[in-house]
Parts: sequence; C-alpha cells; structure tokens
Amino acid sequence: MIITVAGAGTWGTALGRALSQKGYEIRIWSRFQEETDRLSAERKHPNLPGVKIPEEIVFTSDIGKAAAGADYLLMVVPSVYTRETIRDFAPYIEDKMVLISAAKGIEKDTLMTLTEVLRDELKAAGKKNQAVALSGPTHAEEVARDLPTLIVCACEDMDCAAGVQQLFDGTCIRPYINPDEKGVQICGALKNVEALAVGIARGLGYGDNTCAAMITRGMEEIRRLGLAMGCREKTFFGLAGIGDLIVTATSQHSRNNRAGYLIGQGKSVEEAVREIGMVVEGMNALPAAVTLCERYGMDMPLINAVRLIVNEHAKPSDVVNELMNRSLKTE
Ligand SMILES: NC(=O)c1ccc[n+]([C@@H]2O[C@H](COP(=O)([O-])OP(=O)(O)OC[C@H]3O[C@@H](n4cnc5c(N)ncnc54)[C@H](O)[C@@H]3O)[C@@H](O)[C@H]2O)c1
Ligand SMILES: O=P(O)(O)OC[C@H](O)CO
Repeated sequence: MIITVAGAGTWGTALGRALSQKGYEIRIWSRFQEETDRLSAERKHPNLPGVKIPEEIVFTSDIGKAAAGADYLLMVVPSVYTRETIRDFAPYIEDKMVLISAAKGIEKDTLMTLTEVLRDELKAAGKKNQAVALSGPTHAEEVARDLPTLIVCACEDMDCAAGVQQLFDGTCIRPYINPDEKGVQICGALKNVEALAVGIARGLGYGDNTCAAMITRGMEEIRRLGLAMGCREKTFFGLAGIGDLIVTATSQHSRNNRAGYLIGQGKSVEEAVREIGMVVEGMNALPAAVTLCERYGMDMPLINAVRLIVNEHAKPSDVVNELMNRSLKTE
C-alpha cells in the first residue's frame, strides 16, 4: 500500500508516522524543498519535539514522485491551500487513488467543505476519485507519541469510509465511520472559531465556569447551524462535534485556543498568529462562519463575538459584557 501525504506540517508528519508503523510506504510531500530536505536529513519535526521520524518515510517536493502509484492521497495542507494543492496533484492522480481530507476548514468564497473542494477540482480535471473527510479530537503532538486517539472517517459512500477505517485500524488511532460528510466538516471548521473564543476568555482571566459555558453554548450554535444545513444531529454529539470542540478549547496543544489566549491577553490578532507560528484555522474559517450565519439566518453569538474582536478590533472585555447582557433565554 502506498500513501502520499500532501503537507509536511505537524499533522501530516504525525499521520504519516502513524501509518508507516503498519508497514505502508509513506511519501510526504511539501511545496517547499527546503522543508522536505530538512525533514529528510534531521528526521525530526521542529514542532514535534522528541519525536523520531522513521527512516522509511520519504520526503519530497516532487509531485510526480510523491503521487506515482499511490493508493491514498492524504490532504493535510492548511485549508486555504487545499484547492491549489489538489489542482497541482490532479494530473498525477490515478483512478484507484482515494483522497482523504485531514485539514479543517470551509472555503471562504464558495462555502464548500474541503471534500467538496477536492471533488470540484477533480471533476474539472475529468476525474471521479472518492474523497473521505478525517476529523475528531486529534492533536498531532499526541498522535506522534502514539497516545490512544479516536478519529472519524466521514463519507456519504460508507464503503469508502470503511476502506479508510481499515487503513488506520491497528495504529494508535481508532477509527469510526460516519456518513455525515458535511456535518463532520462543519464541526471541524467551526469548532476552531469557538476555540478562539474560549482562548480569548482564558486570556482575559476568566475561569472554568466561563469556559465550560462557552463550550456548551458554542456547540449549541454549531448544532443549530448544522441542522439548518441538513446535517445529522448525532454528529454534533460525536467525536468530530463535541469531542473535537472539547480538545481544541481546552488543550495546551491547541493553536486556536492559544492564539485566542494571546488576543485575550492584549496581543493583536497578527501578533498572536505570528507567535503561534503554525496554522490557526479558526482565523481562516471565520469569514465562512460569518457568511453561513447570515445565509441561514442564525444567531451565533460566540462566532459573532470573535468577528467583532478579530475583524472590528472590539475590546474583548467589552464583547464579553455584551454577551452577558443579551436578552434572557430558555436553554
Ligand atoms: N496539528 C494538529 O494537531 C492537527 C490535527 C487535526 C487536523 N489538523 C489540520 O491539519 C491542517 C494542517 O495543520 P498542521 O497543524 O499540520 O499545520 P502546520 O502549521 O504544522 O504546517 C503547515 C504546513 O503548510 C504547508 N504550506 C504552507 N504554505 C503552503 C502552500 N502554499 N501550499 C501547500 N502547503 C503549504 C507548510 O509546508 C507546512 O508544512 C490544518 O487544516 C489543521 O486544522 C491539524
Ligand atoms: O491545534 P488546533 O487548534 O489547530 O486543533 C488541531 C485539531 O483540529 C484538534 O483536533
């Protein structure tokens, strides 16, 4: 079995490493040759300290070499680069190849999920390969240390999802399948915005009560939107829903939570993102989240709070005051 991983960040590296333990041939591609040269030579990732990358994993910036004969293509570049990356891969994609989308985001202009973006580009290239979304509470820092982790393989074609489930079975990642491809990806993208909100609250010095309330109400606003979009209610209470929101909003590893914290502490959005030094997908997902709220006529107070702070430079403490003084509601 040959698996090509597009993206040599923390997640692509952790997934490649986990799958290599099953004896699969793993090739990790990055657009940047200096990145693949460094990873190949050093066998460690700068953001995965203490983790050894197996010698068998091949790093390359050559798409033809990365894709030749591969059975699976795991897409793990930040969401904003998904379209351009699959467009570059398309000429090298063979009929047997199944795509797996492991990034989290919603395309800003089209509001497509990432598996929709993949299919859209493949269709334009005259191809019909299947695409499966991978999501759940899965920090790379823990998967790279083989800590038990649960993931969801989501595809409307459940046979295809089951194929990806088999792929991961036997690694430290226990895979589940779910036919709600859209719901799983809506959760994966929007939880990052909610986690920014929780991080901001932490940065302001608020406590566990505040964070638990924000996680609960954050999940409720994602659920309401998801139901309006035709997603399956169960998804929101599963690994890709509440599971991923909990880990992102509470983990020391979370890029989104930490970026929010820095903003709550008084850093500008730009300073916070620069300090994290890795992709903060909640920032990328914010425009789509705001447009989805408008399109479906949804009241999403926490997403709106992040919008006010990020886009309109509102003072975080003022935004919290406004949230606390909204009209009284029934739960
Ligand atoms: N890190 C995690 O724990 C984790 C877990 C689950 C999902 N994800 C998702 O995986 C995706 C990747 O996250 P990450 O944490 O690995 O990112 P990262 O910040 O660690 O790495 C980003 C990678 O993007 C690549 N890149 C930059 N510009 C590019 C371009 N123009 N074209 C192609 N590639 C480019 C870089 O080469 C780099 O390797 C995100 O959508 C994230 O939400 C991450
Ligand atoms: O570290 P974050 O905030 O980018 O989150 C990474 C994953 O999505 C957690 O499941």
